[in-house]
Amino acid sequence: MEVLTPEEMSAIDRRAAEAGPFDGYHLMRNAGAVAAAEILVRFADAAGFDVLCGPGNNGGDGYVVARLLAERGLDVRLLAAVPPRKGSDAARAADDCPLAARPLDAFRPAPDRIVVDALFGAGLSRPVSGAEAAAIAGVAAAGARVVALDLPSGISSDSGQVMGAAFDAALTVTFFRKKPGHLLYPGRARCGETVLADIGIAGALLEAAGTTLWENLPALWRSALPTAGPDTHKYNRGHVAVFSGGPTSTGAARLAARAAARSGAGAVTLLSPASALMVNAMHLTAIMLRRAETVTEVEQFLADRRPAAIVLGPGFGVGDWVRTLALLLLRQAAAERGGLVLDADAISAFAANPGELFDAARGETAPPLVLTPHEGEFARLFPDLAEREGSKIVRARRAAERAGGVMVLKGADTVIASPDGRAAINGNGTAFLATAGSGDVLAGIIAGLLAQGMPAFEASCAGVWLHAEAARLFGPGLIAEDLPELLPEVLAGLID
Ligand SMILES: NC(=O)C1=CN([C@@H]2O[C@H](COP(=O)(O)OP(=O)(O)OC[C@H]3O[C@@H](n4cnc5c(N)ncnc54)[C@H](OP(=O)(O)O)[C@@H]3O)[C@@H](O)[C@H]2O)[C@@H](O)CC1
Ligand SMILES: [K+]
Repeated sequence: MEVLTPEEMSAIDRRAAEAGPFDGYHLMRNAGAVAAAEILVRFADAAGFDVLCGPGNNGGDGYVVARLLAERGLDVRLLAAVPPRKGSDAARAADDCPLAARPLDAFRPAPDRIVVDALFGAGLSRPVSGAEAAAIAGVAAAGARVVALDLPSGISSDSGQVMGAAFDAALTVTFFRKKPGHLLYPGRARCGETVLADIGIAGALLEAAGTTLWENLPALWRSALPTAGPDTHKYNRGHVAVFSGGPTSTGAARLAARAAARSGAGAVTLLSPASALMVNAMHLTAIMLRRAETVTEVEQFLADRRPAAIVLGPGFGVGDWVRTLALLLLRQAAAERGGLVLDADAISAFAANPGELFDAARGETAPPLVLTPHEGEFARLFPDLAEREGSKIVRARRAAERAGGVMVLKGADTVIASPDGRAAINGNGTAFLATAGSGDVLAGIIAGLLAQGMPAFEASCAGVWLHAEAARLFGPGLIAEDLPELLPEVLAGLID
């Protein structure tokens, strides 16, 4: 579940080699051995194997794989543009490999042979060009299947971006823990099936490294999921309030409200302008309805009912009123638990002056804040970060720190970042979620979990995962209305 940056991984590799029992070359042999085993399980019937080795330790892994496949009597061709640096572990691996390397320029890919990509791994430091780029293009043109060692060459281990050109692998075998490039697009799509292999590095080294980045999986937040017990009544299960837009845009708020209820909030109230009360009333049953279109009415509601979590933004409209409301809600003293979820229009409304929002969120008594922008909304609040090259993780972390709230930067590879530096990359996203209203549902799920006492980072991570899992469960034909109804089944699978 932990995800390591290339720097963290190489520091752990170094410490593992110092601590033993395996030195650097032994770890490399372990890496090559597990990769060869994964290859043999899947591709033993291939016509042959073309192993492409680069100058660093990724190439070293390749020499080990080439030797092991050749020892099995398989047809193996070895290709290298540059020999490994003298005295390195990779040079030892090359010495121990009985095959002679041919120059990479001589490589002629064939569709019935497997390409073992050991050109570059974590050490990729600039765009791929020359013979390596030509090899990548040639393999794509020939349609040969690729097994990548550690990471498809050309994918940045740090950001998942393509640097110049990159292989499109059918299988990627990586070692110890995943890196951001395995989970962030486009890298994630280029990895194919990703196998995480144990090469003999002790897990204890990870604890010492103090990881703050994870793949978003239930193990990260399962223990913080709310559970009902004998003392439970509807208000201690948490009360969520959702602000509705005007008469022709009420659906988004109702989707959020329904999702909050289905995620276990004990009570949900829809706050509606007078003009939309009848429209909303016609579509609500268990969810309560209250008029709130002035500051006085909102303050009265907050004083009367003290909702733990609030959703503002879905279908609400951009303007002064949404800004006034957001600032008012951030000035309210935080409840014992819960928080404020700002989505959609409540984010865009601060485009002209994001600092106003961030200052309010930093108020001493402000409730925990969760922002759920997609890339377009993110660019409105953080134009400098959006334009920046670099990983989605770095951008989400900087934004969370600046905003003083949890950032849920949505997309196929949603990143959740906390102002304290913790971050998670979602692993179960699905294209089925690309449907109108799906974001409104997510805001509601997060609010429902906040209201039940889950801390903001955990509630956001859980919300993102549950939302995607519900979509996977439904599959083709999904519309946003289906998502809340599938939450009980997804939650039942997680709560004992
Ligand atoms: N350490 C361990 O214990 C273990 C490590 N393991 C393995 O090691 C891998 C990391 O190894 P690594 O650090 O040597 O980096 P690697 O990816 O081989 O590339 C560096 C070389 O490529 C060069 N280069 C970079 N970009 C280039 C470009 N565009 N075009 C051309 N050249 C370029 C770069 O040149 P330089 O930047 O120095 O000029 C340097 O020579 C890791 O992914 C895993 O597979 C496993 O064996 C398990 C144990
Ligand atoms: K590689």
